[in-house]
Amino acid sequence: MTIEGRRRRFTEMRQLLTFGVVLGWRADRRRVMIVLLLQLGQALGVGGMLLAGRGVADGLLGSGHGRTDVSRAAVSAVVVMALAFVNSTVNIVGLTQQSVLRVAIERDAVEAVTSATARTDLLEFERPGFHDRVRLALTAAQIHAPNLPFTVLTVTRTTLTLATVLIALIAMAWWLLPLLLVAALPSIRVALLQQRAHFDLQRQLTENQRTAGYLTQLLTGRDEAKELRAFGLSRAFFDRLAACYDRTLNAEVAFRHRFLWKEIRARLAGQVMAAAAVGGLLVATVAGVVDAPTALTALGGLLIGVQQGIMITSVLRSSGDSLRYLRELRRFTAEVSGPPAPPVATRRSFGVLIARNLSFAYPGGARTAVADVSLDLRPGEVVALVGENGSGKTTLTKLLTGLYSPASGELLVDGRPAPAAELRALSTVLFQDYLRYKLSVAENIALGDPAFLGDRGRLLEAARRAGAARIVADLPGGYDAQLGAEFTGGTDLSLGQWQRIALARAFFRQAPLVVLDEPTAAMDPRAEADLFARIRELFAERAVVLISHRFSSVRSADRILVLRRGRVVETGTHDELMAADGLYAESFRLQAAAYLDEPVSRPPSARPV
Ligand SMILES: Nc1ncnc2c1ncn2[C@@H]1O[C@H](COP(=O)(O)OP(=O)(O)OP(=O)(O)O)[C@@H](O)[C@H]1O
Repeated sequence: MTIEGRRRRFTEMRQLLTFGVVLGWRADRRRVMIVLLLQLGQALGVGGMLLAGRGVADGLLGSGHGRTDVSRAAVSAVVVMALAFVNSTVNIVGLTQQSVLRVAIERDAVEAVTSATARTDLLEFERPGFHDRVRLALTAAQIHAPNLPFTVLTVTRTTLTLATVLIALIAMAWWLLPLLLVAALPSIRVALLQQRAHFDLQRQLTENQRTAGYLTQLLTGRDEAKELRAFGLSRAFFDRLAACYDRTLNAEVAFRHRFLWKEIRARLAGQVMAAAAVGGLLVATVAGVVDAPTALTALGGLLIGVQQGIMITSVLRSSGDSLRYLRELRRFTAEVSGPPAPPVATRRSFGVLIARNLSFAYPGGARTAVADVSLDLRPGEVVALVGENGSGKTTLTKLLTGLYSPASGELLVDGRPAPAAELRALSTVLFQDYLRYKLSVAENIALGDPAFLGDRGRLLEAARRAGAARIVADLPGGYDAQLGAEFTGGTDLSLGQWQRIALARAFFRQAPLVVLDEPTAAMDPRAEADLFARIRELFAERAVVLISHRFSSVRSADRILVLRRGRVVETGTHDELMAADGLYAESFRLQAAAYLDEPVSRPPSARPV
């Protein structure tokens, strides 16, 4: 590595260490100070014990004058024992403080990751690389960040201890010093090499680890359990999970073996040097250069020195990993601090929303999901999107509501280009795959607009409009009922009931642009007919974009857009499209015939919508 490269690495190392310590400092500075002082006290304690130990040896063996001094030995022994007790007490207090600090740091670091994730553009979630980065950052936040300040403190304490031991040794036999340093070098070198290689290995295994996490969720989750049993899939996923762990295990074994011999060789070299130091000490004692008490104390110091050296190398080995994880955490959370941005207040109205020539492709998508689509929406209108699976209906609504930004084309609200945040503030969405929050019924509805979470009147009105009030009335606890059987006292709903709750959530958000993506897919025919019969009354003064595969429900729309492979291929009212006798008319007749049990003549080229 070049000098420049080394300098850069050193600078980064320094920055990361600072970052780690700052994490602790921000989480609880008082506790950091306490822990730091305790570590310092421990280091000084070891030095003190060594010096008092020398007093014991002096007293027993009689240095200089050759006479035994039992009282000196006894007093020194009491000092050694007292210091040992104080040190172990300080150690326990330090560990207690560290445990609390760890949780505080984890909380801050995880908050930083979740905040950064919450601010990330939705499209990023479609990229596998993003999920790898989230995983690395989360591991860093949950494991490495809480540990780093202690790694730094342990290295500080060990270094301080080593320094006090070395000072004591210099006072007794200075020439041991170079031998000790040379003994430590090979192990430190191997430790540094190993930590870098281990992080690279972890990075290679990230996707595998993510798969293992996903499979574990499949095998243990409540929602997944029924399908796994119905299809008899448990064994298949169990085997896949085992294969994931095998891959990790094999990689870990290969890695550890690769470094095992290097480490043994380094330790051997260190031992040879330590043995040389001990030999030198013995020779010096026999030659009368060093007296016996000094030699004994130096030997004790040597042992402590070796022990601290081993501790430093093992800390270094693991801390390198931590530093690299921390680098991921720092990059991921860069420039983000504090909680996720508050939502932009919902806008109450708009005059016209014009979409011009919108196009969009998913990262890694085989083709353009939305191609050159134009439409305009006004309050009071119902516009329906129909088309075969994968024709781009949902994606188009995500562009209209500012969840994705179009690759080309523009969105104008009342003549002005509308940024994504403004479009989101204008709209309320009932997704096809809406979330079922394992929270109370009231929260499930009121989360439609968190600014009005406690607004009971709005809650009741939204539930009534969505036809959810009757469902809630039957629940023990009513609006306070906890949903999700995994939680204590939790209850569950049928799919159709969940859909009404999700619809109530869409109502709760009183936004002027309403997107309903298959809003009645799970509802019974009466509920469905009721919703569509009253859709104009329910969403009066709002623009409704309705996606449905059921033609009976879209026929009353003001305009129907037929999509195919991302493009609008037909537009008009139901009557106009039937008169045009194109794809819409063909699909409508096909569906109607199925209800009436009549055969339908279908040209070979026609495909149902
Ligand atoms: N996350 C994604 N990543 C890559 N491609 C995607 C993603 N989501 C959808 N697509 C692709 O984009 C195209 C449009 O999908 P979209 O979900 O908008 O269709 P749709 O008309 O709503 O379908 P459906 O009627 O089945 O709900 C499809 O070809 C689909 O495969």
